[in-house]
Amino acid sequence: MSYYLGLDFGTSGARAIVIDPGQGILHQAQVSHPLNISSASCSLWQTQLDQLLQQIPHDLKGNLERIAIDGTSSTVLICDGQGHPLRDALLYNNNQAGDVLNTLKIIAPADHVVLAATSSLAKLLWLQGQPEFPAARYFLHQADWLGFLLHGQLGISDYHNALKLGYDPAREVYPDWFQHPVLAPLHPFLPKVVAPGTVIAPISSQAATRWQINPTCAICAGTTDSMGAFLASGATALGTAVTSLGSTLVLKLISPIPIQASAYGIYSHRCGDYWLVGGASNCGGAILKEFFTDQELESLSAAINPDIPSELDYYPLPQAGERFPIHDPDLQPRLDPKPEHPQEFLHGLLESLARIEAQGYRLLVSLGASPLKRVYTAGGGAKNGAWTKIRTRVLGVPVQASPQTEAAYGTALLALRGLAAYENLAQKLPASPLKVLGN
Ligand SMILES: Nc1ncnc2c1ncn2[C@@H]1O[C@H](COP(=O)(O)OP(=O)(O)O)[C@@H](O)[C@H]1O
Ligand SMILES: O=C(CO)[C@H](O)[C@H](O)COP(=O)(O)O
Repeated sequence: MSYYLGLDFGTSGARAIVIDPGQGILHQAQVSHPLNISSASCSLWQTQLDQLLQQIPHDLKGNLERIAIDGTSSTVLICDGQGHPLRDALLYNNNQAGDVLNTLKIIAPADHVVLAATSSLAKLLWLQGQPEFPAARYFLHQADWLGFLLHGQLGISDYHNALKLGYDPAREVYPDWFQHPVLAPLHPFLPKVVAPGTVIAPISSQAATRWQINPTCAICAGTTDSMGAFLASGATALGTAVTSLGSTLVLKLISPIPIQASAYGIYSHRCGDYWLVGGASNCGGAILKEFFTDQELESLSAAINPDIPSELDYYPLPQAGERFPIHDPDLQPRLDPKPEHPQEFLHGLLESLARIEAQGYRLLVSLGASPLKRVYTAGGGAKNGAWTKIRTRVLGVPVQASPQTEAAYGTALLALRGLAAYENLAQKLPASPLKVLGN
């Protein structure tokens, strides 16, 4: 029997899921980020990869056919010619690159996804000015680098991770505006991009020996964590959406056309012949974790009456700065007034997050995405029944947990069948470049 491994490197930890050809789960494991180590540390990811691979039973590892990895979107690093990182990675929400935005605005089309301080392209431009850059040979996303640890190839990415680097997934090229003289020196650092799930190379002999993995196991191009969560849902119908309630709140709505509106942090991922229109809010489970333990979340949520709307109106950011549906790097958290009773406070937070989610979907639809018909939920918040009921009331459409809520499962499916479930559909990709909306 052949088996397929999906590895998910999310915001709060890493997970592994092994499936069989019938998509049944045979093994799953997870490791959390230790609180005292930065989650931007490549050596932390390497240790977690090691821990996850060590934990897979030998009979499964010996028969792995393919492996795929997802990482947080726009988490990037520079490394030397041997793949050694030259500094800590820049995490998905790092907006240090804000200073290069004015330059990028002159180069990239209005409303392009790269026009955010957190985009991979902004980060690459910013890194170019850092003291470590002269030693850099490759610019990689988290998933690309973790893949390298298994197959030994540098300079390869997938069109999900490369979207915020500016790659055009419709035409499968870097767009013409990359010829601008400011970007020309960066060309040697741009990864070659393939479709997620494409086989890149067999596992290296060192990696196969070290972890006792089948030496002919193929390592595939990966994806982003929230695309992994989308793939896990199995959703394929237009108007179906997947909300990832992890540390952040990520919306993806299946649509026939791509939409970009950087003024609101909206972008579109290609998924075979579909487009997933959406955005990622910095609000989400991270703020819940600041105030409540997982046990408190469960017990207090169970006591909430989800049919009664909370009047509390928060914008629960963990720190200043929002990406979507409001794009404002300086937006401040709003967490007042804080009621005395924790259950009431949690109700207000869940209700406010549901309102932000609804605002997000309304915005996507108003800009031309498919009308919202149904929402699947992935991530740690998917198991919260009270929140699901609140969200159903606020969103006005059926909301349910995805059949599989783990991004690692979606990434294992990617290893099993690539994007085949999303290809050769009735609606074909528009031949033209991405639709760009004016302000
Ligand atoms: N019962 C619950 N209700 C709501 N949120 C929860 C619950 N349990 C865990 N969470 C949230 O889920 C988040 C973790 O989800 P996960 O999908 O593992 O995150 P990530 O992929 O971002 O690492 C935490 O931030 C936590 O607050
Ligand atoms: O917030 C995130 C971190 O977990 C998401 O990874 C992310 O920003 C969503 O991006 P994408 O749609 O490109 O996967």
